[in-house]
Amino acid sequence: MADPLLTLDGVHTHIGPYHILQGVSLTVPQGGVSVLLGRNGAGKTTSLRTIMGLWRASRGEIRFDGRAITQLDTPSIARAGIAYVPENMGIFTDLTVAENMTLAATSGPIDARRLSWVQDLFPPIRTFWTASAGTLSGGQKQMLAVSRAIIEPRRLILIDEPTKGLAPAIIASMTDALRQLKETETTILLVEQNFAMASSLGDTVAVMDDGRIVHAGDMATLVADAGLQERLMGLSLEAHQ
Ligand SMILES: Nc1ncnc2c1ncn2[C@@H]1O[C@H](COP(=O)(O)OP(=O)(O)OP(=O)(O)O)[C@@H](O)[C@H]1O
Repeated sequence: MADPLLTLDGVHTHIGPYHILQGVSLTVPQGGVSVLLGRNGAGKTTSLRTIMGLWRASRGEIRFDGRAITQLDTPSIARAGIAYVPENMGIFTDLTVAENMTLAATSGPIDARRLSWVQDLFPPIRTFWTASAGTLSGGQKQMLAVSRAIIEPRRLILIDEPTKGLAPAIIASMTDALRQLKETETTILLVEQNFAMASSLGDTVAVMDDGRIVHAGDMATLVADAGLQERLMGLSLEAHQ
């Protein structure tokens, strides 16, 4: 089996006086979608931010593509090949869609073929190219956020709750786009509260509670095992139904 793309080994994160991650160990295989589930406040966003170096791990090790990244700063982690779509999307609402995309291509001018592929995945990025990003709908803003993250090839993309607050039809097109992205060279680590969406995309799943991983395995196993879902339900899944 190929080496994992990303591993967290006993990672602790403190935010000020608060001990948030309490020994997170997580493995993200190469390729496909790994889903991180857990109730509000379980530590999912803190895990993504710690991977990106936005919070510093106080203990433990994070390895990406065979090397320790625990001590790297955020720009170096991004350059190593990890993109991050935060829950607030991180787009510039007073700039145009085109300007948002141009700024996201940090290694040079946008590659025209790659842009065309991204616009095929997310048609509003083509339709509203010259519009101000602030005028986009919530779903279109989310598509712009993901488009910015993938405008240059990345080994791994971390996406925090891309369907939050979106209408079912928009969730369906986001799911479809992520399914197509999954077929490429990009591995996805997805934080998602929508269990239907998460289970339709996910290959592996980890469930967090109280700053720890309380379950990890294949998504198919969790989907097929009502008893396992039941046991995890009380902990973490009640918010996902
Ligand atoms: N800046 C901060 N200062 C203090 N505590 C924080 C901060 N950010 C997060 N926390 C706390 O850390 C814990 C984990 O938060 P985190 O955002 O990682 O959870 P989550 O699983 O992503 O949940 P949600 O779905 O609500 O975003 C929560 O108890 C939260 O209150």
